[in-house]
Amino acid sequence: MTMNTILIAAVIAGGLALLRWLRPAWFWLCLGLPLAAARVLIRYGSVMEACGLTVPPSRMRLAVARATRTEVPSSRVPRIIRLTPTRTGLVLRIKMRPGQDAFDFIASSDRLRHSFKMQGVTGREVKAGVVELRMTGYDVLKRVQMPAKTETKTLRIPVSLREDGAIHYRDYREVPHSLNIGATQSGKSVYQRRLVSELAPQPVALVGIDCKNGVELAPLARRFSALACNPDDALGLLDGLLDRMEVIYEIIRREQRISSDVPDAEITADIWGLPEHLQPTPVVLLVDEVAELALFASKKEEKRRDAIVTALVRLAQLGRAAGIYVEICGQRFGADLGNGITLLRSQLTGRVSHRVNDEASARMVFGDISPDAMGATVQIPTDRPGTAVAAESSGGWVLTRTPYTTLRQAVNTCNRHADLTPELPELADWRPDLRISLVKTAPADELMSRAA
Ligand SMILES: Nc1ncnc2c1ncn2[C@@H]1O[C@H](COP(=O)(O)OP(=O)(O)OP(=O)(O)O)[C@@H](O)[C@H]1O
Repeated sequence: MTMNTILIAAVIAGGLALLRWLRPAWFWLCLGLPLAAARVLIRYGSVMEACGLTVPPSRMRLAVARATRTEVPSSRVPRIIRLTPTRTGLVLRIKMRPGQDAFDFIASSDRLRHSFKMQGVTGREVKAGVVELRMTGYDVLKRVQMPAKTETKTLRIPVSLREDGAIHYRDYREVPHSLNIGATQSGKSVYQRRLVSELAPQPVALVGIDCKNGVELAPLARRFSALACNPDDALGLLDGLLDRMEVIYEIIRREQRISSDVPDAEITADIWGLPEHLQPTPVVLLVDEVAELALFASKKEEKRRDAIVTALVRLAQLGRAAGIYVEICGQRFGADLGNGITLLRSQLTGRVSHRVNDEASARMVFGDISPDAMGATVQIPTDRPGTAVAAESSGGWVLTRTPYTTLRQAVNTCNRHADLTPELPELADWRPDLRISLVKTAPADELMSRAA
């Protein structure tokens, strides 16, 4: 080999390594995909056999072999129905042999991952007798890039990327209320920013309660119909939302006009069945740092706290039909926050948990759903903020990561869509004040010494 050849080979290898590091998605599409597809197809039979995913030959074939004195037939390998390449990996559909179960494949996913040299393998049953293995070719959660094409519609937004490369949607009509918890610096606020940025272009009213004095939501105020930055305002705002809910129930009741000769299809029990001109704007209520609403230091504050928790429980129980959806965010959300919290939690079907530091916190989100999910939540590494375990509507759970959205990007999105902000008359008193304070802020230490 000449020196030139060695040099060219070294440059190509270096270039590929750089491409793999900088643009893993491009590297996958250019080189990884054809190699991986060939590897899966060539090794398929032997891998299935090595992973114990074959079944013995049928009695008929054994009998024929005995009768004809031919060689004993080998074990039967499940048949490949389809191998589909995707932006992030491969999807393998397999027709299972009699006696096999999707669980056999799901339990072998780690062995399959190693055998096919893929980053991750997850399995699910598609229909009776058919299992789908989704394989990722590289670590898609390392640098999250959402696909350009998404199936977004009103109140169904792409919020994060799943570890199998698919999009995780937050669908408010399917799962009306949700809980999002995580330790400090785990990525809750970025997740919330993403929700706001995706909802901003839609015909939806955003209402916020941010007891961190509004530091997270106030910059996004131009797209918010109402905002409360302390527990007193929060109570007033929640009462306003309850009033709105009552009015909407009245409208639905009036429109039902039930009599024995009205066909079923014309009777509605929520806002989505109302004629378009009567349909109220759906409201998404975002509550940041919920524990601040549940804590109290005096008798007066305890009364306020009870009223707030009761209002939240009522909204979570009855809000869906009136088009009011609740998204609660906090570091912990358990019985230690007092009466009514577990009742409220039981109404929050959607569960997302960013990294938490102890199993007790993980149990507050997934204790009643899946012990595996609890373990996965505690194991999220600290150098991967934004990674979360999310419950699926089908009952399982999945590891996801939100694309990083800066506060500046979220503010720009909200400002761009400020004209879509609906006026909610019941919440007029909590409409954010958009006037900019031009008073020069004194240094923090000076302010504190003045206060002392
Ligand atoms: N999806 C993400 N991708 C990359 N980095 C992220 C992501 N989400 C969060 N981070 C990083 O983690 C930091 C903390 O995120 P964030 O403020 O959302 O955490 P938090 O859980 O709200 O913390 P706290 O409870 O203390 O407010 C961010 O400043 C950002 O640098």
